[in-house]
Amino acid sequence: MTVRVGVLGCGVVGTEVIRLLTTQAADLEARAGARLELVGVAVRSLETPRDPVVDRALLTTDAEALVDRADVVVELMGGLEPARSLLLRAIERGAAVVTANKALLGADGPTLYAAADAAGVDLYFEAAVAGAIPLVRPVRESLAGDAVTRVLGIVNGTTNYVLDQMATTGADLDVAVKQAQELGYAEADPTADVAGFDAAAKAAILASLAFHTRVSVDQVHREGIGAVTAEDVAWAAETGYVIKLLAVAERVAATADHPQGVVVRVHPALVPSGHPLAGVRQAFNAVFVEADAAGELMFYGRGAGGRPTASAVLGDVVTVARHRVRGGRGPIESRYADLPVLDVGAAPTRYQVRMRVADRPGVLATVAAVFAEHGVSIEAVRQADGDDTADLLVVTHLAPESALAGTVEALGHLDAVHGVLSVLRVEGA
Ligand SMILES: NC(=O)C1=CN([C@@H]2O[C@H](COP(=O)(O)OP(=O)(O)OC[C@H]3O[C@@H](n4cnc5c(N)ncnc54)[C@H](O)[C@@H]3O)[C@@H](O)[C@H]2O)C=CC1
Ligand SMILES: N[C@@H](CC=O)C(=O)O
Ligand code: NA
Repeated sequence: MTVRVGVLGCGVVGTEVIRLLTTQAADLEARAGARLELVGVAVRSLETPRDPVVDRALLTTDAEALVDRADVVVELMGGLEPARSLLLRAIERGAAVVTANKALLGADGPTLYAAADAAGVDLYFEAAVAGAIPLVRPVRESLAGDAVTRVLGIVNGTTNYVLDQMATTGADLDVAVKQAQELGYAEADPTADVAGFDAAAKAAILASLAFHTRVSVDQVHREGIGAVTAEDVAWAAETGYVIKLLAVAERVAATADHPQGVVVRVHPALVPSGHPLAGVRQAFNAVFVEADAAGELMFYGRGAGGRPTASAVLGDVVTVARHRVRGGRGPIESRYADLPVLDVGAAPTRYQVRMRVADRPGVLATVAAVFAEHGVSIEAVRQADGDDTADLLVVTHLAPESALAGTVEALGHLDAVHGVLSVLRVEGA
């Protein structure tokens, strides 16, 4: 038996998928129970120079015609359109689809799920979250018998690489982003990485799977790393932390202010240097999943890069090919819990506030009073003296975002406070 595979997009990931399909053909055939025949590769231009592993005779600029003659469509173009239309076309024609496109799934996953369900075909996307790391399948399938309470981790390789370079080599953010692009980690437009859109899309996908609830990227509280300065990174190290861009999706209990629901957020955070997430270097990703019965699970590996991502894609291709050969189907969308997606304020966090203050008696008491007035309890204070000013660091206990925002605003009105220099959440302590 032969399964015809069409690949849409021949960039960083597409090229490596073609390499594995070509060089591992015999093993893949034995595992799938069918020959995986690469029948075409949709590209924008036939003239672009390509890796020699790509057979130029397979290139086509007619992606629709390729979709129409494939049993399995592998979408590696990225972006919303024409990826969505091509995937829907493939699904309607009865092809199984595999995609690495978190931007599309995070924005409009339900449309793809509904189409795949109606057509009775597979929709697989392991590569869309945390690259090579098996994470989608464990959350979607292995944990289907458990109740996930929280997912927390590093899901963007580019920003982890950038923050790591800033901390270890003192590299400038822009220089480190360029390096991440050269290494094949970044999105076509790296703003998607730096501003947290990519991590937010992945957080939405994970939250949807973990909590059986539709979560779109627009419902994710998102802060990127664009405002993280070399000084922030140095201060973090000085005070025993590492700055990481975290994605957190958690179930929160009902309170007088809100019903039970989920909060999904992406933001830079200070992680204690002894915490496992602090040791996640370069473009690696690591994700903790907490579930009622399983307890805490940790997933770690390469979250970006052509070859690691191709590994996840090929795992999905073999899975859907097996279904073609022997019958069976992958899971459909599970959204029965339908929990409300709550504002980030429903998930209190700890904060570190760094401010420049006048170095004179009584300032600390004045600052502490402002925190107290806003109901924000202080856990620790540290002061580094300058000539006639000092840098004051205040770490809080758990506080709602609104209370912290009120505190920061009021601090800005104090004569003794020359400026609030940074406000960072603290996680993992
Ligand atoms: N690079 C990585 O580490 C990872 C990427 N992904 C995802 O995989 C997908 C591909 O990413 P990369 O390979 O890194 O991007 P890329 O930009 O290197 O490759 C995309 C390719 O698709 C082509 N393309 C775009 N629109 C097209 C169209 N209409 N017709 C034909 N070809 C078209 C582009 O010319 C480009 O060659 C994206 O959805 C990305 O988010 C997922 C996990 C990791
Ligand atoms: N740009 C993404 C690629 C993988 O999803 C990242 O840096 O993580
Ligand atoms: Na993955």
